[in-house]
Amino acid sequence: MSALADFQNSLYLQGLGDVLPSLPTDLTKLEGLAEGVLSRRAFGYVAGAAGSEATARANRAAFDRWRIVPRMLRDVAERDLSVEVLGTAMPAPILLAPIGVQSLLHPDGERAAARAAAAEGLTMVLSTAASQPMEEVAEAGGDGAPRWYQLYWPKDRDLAVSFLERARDAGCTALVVTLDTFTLAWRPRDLDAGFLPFLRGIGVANYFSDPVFQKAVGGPVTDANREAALLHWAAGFGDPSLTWDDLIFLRDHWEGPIALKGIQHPDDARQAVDAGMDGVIVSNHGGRQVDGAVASLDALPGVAKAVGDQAAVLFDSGVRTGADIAKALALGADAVLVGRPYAYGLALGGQEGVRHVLRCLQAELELTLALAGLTRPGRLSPEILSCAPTSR
Ligand SMILES: Cc1cc2nc3c(=O)[nH]c(=O)nc-3n(C[C@H](O)[C@H](O)[C@H](O)COP(=O)(O)O)c2cc1C
Ligand SMILES: CC(C)CC(=O)C(=O)O
Repeated sequence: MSALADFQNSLYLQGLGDVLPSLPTDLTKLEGLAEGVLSRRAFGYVAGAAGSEATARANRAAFDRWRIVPRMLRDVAERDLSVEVLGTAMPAPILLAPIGVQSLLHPDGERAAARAAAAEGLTMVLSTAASQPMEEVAEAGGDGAPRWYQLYWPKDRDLAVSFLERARDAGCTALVVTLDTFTLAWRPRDLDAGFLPFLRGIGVANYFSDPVFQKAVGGPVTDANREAALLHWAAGFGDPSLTWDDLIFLRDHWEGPIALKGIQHPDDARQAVDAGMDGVIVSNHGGRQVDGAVASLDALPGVAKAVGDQAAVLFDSGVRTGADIAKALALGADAVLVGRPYAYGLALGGQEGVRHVLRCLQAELELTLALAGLTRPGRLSPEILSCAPTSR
């Protein structure tokens, strides 16, 4: 692989050792391989989406409708993928999306993903629904590793404050607030299998380890009060009564930058800016919440236009390749979050599996930019894209 990497002249493969020879470098193949190593229920939970899964398919189809139009003779000898987003320096515009319940995929869970992210210097967004407490995930990543915290805003405000304080103490520098999932959507794969990881106690570690949560359930969670603790968790997981006016609460309890995740409408993006938010994440949760919702990539240009340079614009849902990342950046994203691909990498190879995914994405993005005539992510604009003919 090293000779090949030299030939490809990718800064991200050279000197970094081989990508995992046991895993494909075409990351679209990971899902099929992960299906082979996960239980039917676990795979269904991760790969599945809401309803007929039309939005999950639309997320991918939207990428396919755009084609890159490479430009020649543009001196691309010096390349640099680095960006700064919400005060965090990143070697490439790629973050690990918040994904809960990672012990469902691999016994090392979130800790393995944190180590892989740290090894690449990429930012991991720690999920409230993680299967390991945030302090342990942060410790696995190490002191200097960039990390953000994703909040599922619970009904209990004291619990929310406790999460935010713990996240700050664990070294998270920015806050991502997920707005699209105050409750789980209609997800037929899970409904038909009668399965949710949380019912098995996976995904509640941050709650069960929290002093405010423990106080509410009458003490530390043991076998004796476990059932009651799970019911308490489910009843207070999300707050459907939240409105834009509630955002002030976040500002009062979080000093760093805040980004709202799940924004799809330009007017919501404008409201986020008006409310003093530092960023928006254009996302439909990987098609897992509103079946029939607009493809995330189709929502991106409108949101990016509405936000202008008043806030950071991040993007997720459907990113599978370096070329996908280039398209999202061209359509207005400052950086992308990758979800299922690294979850599948974790299932297939633990920490090294995640690192493989991150390394392939960086290398492919860098090569795509260079071969399209660009040296930096910031140079990407819609002019580099054309709409694919409909009869492909
Ligand atoms: C198994 C799984 C668990 C997830 N858990 C969370 C979570 O805890 N918090 C959150 O904000 N988003 C969560 N998401 C959504 C991701 O952050 C992201 O929006 C989505 O995966 C992007 O789509 P992609 O998987 O197509 O890349 C989860 C997604 C999956 C597949
Ligand atoms: C609802 C969460 C607890 C997990 C999640 O975000 C997801 O399954 O998509």
